Amino acid sequence: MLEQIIVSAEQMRQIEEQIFSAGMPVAALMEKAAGLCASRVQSLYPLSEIKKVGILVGPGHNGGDALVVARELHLAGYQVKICRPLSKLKDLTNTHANYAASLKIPFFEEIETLEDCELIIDGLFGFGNERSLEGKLAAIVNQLNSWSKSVVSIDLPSGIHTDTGKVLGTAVVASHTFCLGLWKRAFFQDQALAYLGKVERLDFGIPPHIVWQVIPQPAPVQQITKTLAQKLLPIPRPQVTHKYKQGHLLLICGSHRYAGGTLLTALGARSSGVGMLSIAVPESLKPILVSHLPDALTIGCPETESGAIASLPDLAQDFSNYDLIACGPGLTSEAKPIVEAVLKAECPIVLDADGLNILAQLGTLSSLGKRKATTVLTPHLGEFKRLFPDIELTDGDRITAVQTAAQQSGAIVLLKGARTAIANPNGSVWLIPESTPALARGGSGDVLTGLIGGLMAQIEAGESEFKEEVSIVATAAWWHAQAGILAAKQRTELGVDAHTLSQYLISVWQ
Ligand SMILES: NC(=O)C1=CN([C@@H]2O[C@H](COP(=O)(O)OP(=O)(O)OC[C@H]3O[C@@H](n4cnc5c(N)ncnc54)[C@H](O)[C@@H]3O)[C@@H](O)[C@H]2O)[C@@H](O)CC1
Ligand SMILES: [K+]
Repeated sequence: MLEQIIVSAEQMRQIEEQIFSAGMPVAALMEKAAGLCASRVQSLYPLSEIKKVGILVGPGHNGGDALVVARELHLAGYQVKICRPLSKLKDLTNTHANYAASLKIPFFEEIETLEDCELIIDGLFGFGNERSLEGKLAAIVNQLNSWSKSVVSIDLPSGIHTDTGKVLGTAVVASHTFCLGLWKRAFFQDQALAYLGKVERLDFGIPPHIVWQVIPQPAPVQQITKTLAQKLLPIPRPQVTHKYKQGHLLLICGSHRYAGGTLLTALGARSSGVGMLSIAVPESLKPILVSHLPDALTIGCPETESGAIASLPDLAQDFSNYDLIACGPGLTSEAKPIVEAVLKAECPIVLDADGLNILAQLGTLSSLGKRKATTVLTPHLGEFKRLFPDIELTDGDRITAVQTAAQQSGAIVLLKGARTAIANPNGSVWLIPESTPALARGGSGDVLTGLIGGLMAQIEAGESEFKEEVSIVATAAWWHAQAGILAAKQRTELGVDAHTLSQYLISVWQ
């Protein structure tokens, strides 16, 4: 359960305080956390493979952790050297420094003395770092990065802001980062990813009741884990059912100019397992849709001169037939009346691509909260900025930005990125913990729109207890990312075109 939760520096500080005030000695907690770091370092970099380890020690408890690691590695037989650029240390850190010195572990002020080390442990700053690294400290970090050695950062790469993931002046580029206790927000911020390396959480046994004294339950910021995704997917089907009971999704997308995106959206929807898929497209696209998706009901719509959807025929106009409408990919800006009509539907809707651009032009964003059913918006960063021009990504903080967007609009907002973030109007946020740059490719967003639509339609129609819409959207995004990861593993990152991606969605569950 604690694996899912993501905290801010302030929340972590308060949780730590509660543990201490309940009687846990500070030094004992440090010993537990840093002891785990030392064992992980020894399994990742066994003495049979490396001998010389340099330890970078800062003034606070992150430095204290690093000194515990220094001591343990020294006792295990590694040749350990310590670089301690600042003389003033917190008391506990100072006590550990004195003991390390008594063991004859050498201390230096200059980073250059660590140049012959095969591995560096970065314990300069952890979640207490808010100021920019300057002067001597910045020079040390830059020198360290220039060596391109293996670096293990304790808690966070020094110089990365715990909440926003922003680089404070400069930051350590780690090969591994051990997040201590609970996941911190920085691990899910795109701008920090290049610094984190491989990440893992070292669980030093935080009692859950203490966590719930500090943060509300359910936690406002969480990640989708595999265990969580498996609670929903693959959606079980009752023995006796029929297609409409398994969800009826209406896709409205496409234009003469953007025929491919329509197909990809439809393929994404089909992979969701939705019971019935209806697709409204410009009349001239109908043959190609029918040839690729014979299982779907394709509805040809009257076209504008340039081949956009001009109006919806009766079959697509009676929205009460559908559990959900997904609308937008490839529409072009000409399809304004179509999006206006969809916004009036009484069922949940998903808007993407031109659906979002038209919504931005209509200026009706603030009325989404008044719709009878849920609205899901799935912008990438460019679309997000057009939709929410007043929301600044202060310090590059995508998590807060998407949270604000959902609260302002009354819609579920999914902000695409390396770490896609999904926010609910009530302020709760879900994050997708892993993805692949292979998904940065034309059409992969269309597949996602179809998948979200298909999944939500099934849940709307079915009797599942798992009905919290924001987590269904997030689970779809998790599934999409996993398909990308799997496809990239088997076909390289270059081999994950959007059509291939749609074919891999089912493989995630095989
Ligand atoms: N989360 C937990 O419950 C635990 C935390 N521990 C460690 O404690 C760390 C937090 O320790 P602290 O709160 O002491 O914070 P840090 O060790 O991150 O450093 C903060 C200290 O550095 C100074 N400082 C911050 N930024 C600076 C800058 N740019 N230039 C110069 N000085 C700067 C601050 O004034 C403060 O004294 C965690 O990251 C973790 O490594 C563990 O020891 C035990 C368990
Ligand atoms: K660190």
